[in-house]
Amino acid sequence: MSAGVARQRVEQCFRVALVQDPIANLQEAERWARAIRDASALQAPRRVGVMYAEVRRPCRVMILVNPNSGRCQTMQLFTGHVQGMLTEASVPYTLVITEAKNHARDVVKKADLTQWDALVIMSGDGLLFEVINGLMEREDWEQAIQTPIGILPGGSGNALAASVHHYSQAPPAWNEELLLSCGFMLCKGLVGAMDLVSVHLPSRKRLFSFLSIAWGFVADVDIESEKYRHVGGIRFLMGTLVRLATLRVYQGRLAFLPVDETSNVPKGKSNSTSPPPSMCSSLPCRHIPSSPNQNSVLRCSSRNQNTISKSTETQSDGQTKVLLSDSLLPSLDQPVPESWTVVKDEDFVLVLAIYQSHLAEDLLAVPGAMVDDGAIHLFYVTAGISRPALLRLFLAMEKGAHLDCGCPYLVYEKVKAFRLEPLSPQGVITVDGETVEYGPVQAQVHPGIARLICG
Ligand SMILES: Nc1ncnc2c1ncn2[C@@H]1O[C@H](COP(=O)(O)OP(=O)(O)OP(=O)(O)O)[C@@H](O)[C@H]1O
Repeated sequence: MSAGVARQRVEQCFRVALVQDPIANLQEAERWARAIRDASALQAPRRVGVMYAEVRRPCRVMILVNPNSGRCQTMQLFTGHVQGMLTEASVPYTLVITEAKNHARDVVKKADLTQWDALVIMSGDGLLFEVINGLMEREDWEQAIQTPIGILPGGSGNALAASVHHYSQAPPAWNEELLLSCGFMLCKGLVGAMDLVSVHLPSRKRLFSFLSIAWGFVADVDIESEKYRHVGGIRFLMGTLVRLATLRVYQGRLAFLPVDETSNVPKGKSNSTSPPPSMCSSLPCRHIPSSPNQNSVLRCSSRNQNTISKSTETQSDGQTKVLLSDSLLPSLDQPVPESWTVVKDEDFVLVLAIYQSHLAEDLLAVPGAMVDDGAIHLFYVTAGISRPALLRLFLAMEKGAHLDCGCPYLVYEKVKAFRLEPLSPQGVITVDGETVEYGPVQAQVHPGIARLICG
């Protein structure tokens, strides 16, 4: 049986197993993991500058686990659900249990990445944020960020894990089912391109983000509900209800550079009726014949074939450093370019920039988003919305139907870059769910510069 056919059968079994009871699920997981091992004979050598659709097998995986994420059950989830799969699929791994904030960042900054075929994060989205920024802080960031990254949900939000599952077109899954789905993708080892967004903070510091930037209601709920983390994903609903009772309005300015769309969804309209995209179908893959003794190799490149724009900076020691250039962004103290759309000074309830489909396991913010669509999906809600209408929006978001509510206070734009200048003296801004300095921020998308293990 060919690897492709075996995988198709195995995936079918897995999909059936997903809707059955958990015990059957685990037995299925073991069965397909064995089948993957038997079917996966790909031993393709890595070639610089070529994006493969498959992690080399057998591959060496570093799995970073935050034992304190979510309900503090990450280690039990790993040993109960993931360990057996990896063993069955003959995926060698090294477990790194993080001890404190920034531990993972330091590990990946210092790691010899030639020793690893993939970095996998078993935690919430916060640990992945650290890993991505650790990679981008390295001298060799351009190669480092090409290391395939995997996600296994262990937190309370798990937005990226839910998004990756959504891109695979599988029926929605939560909790252990979502973990099994992500474990399955890890065993398969398919890799696609992933956009990152560079974020400029008031102090001129720059961060890299894979998920979202939020201000107002969403950021407040995210941070305030952290104290309910032990209840899992439902913390967001609890936080939403609490924050609704004390709804705040924030003054600010917003400006953005719209995506130049010729055939895409019209502005302000939902694309929730279109089927969720397959991440790998979004990649122009083709079989490349290799040497007679090797299996063919799937080569992929990002749909967004942007070349990375770079600049150099002379450091205090006289050394020149090559940096990723944010060519769309003026300095934060300069006005935005005339080509940008400026929203006149407004009273906002929330501003949310998101670049994955899910904001949390059960919040489908952008049903049609793709991991490498080269777009920031910018939402804002202006003042005047009633509390029940805002609650309705978030309840509709569970099914990705919020843009179909016809709410006149909700605006959606697909953009390449934006700037947010809060005028209210106090508030919270989050990047990938982590609080950052409060003040003017701006961001630009970098299409397909990272790589993600996907379905
Ligand atoms: N051993 C540890 N103890 C405490 N904090 C840790 C530890 N390891 C990592 N961290 C930090 O915990 C923070 C939160 O982690 P993470 O976001 O992964 O989980 P979470 O907040 O429970 O999940 P979610 O973001 O989905 O709600 C991260 O910023 C990370 O740096």
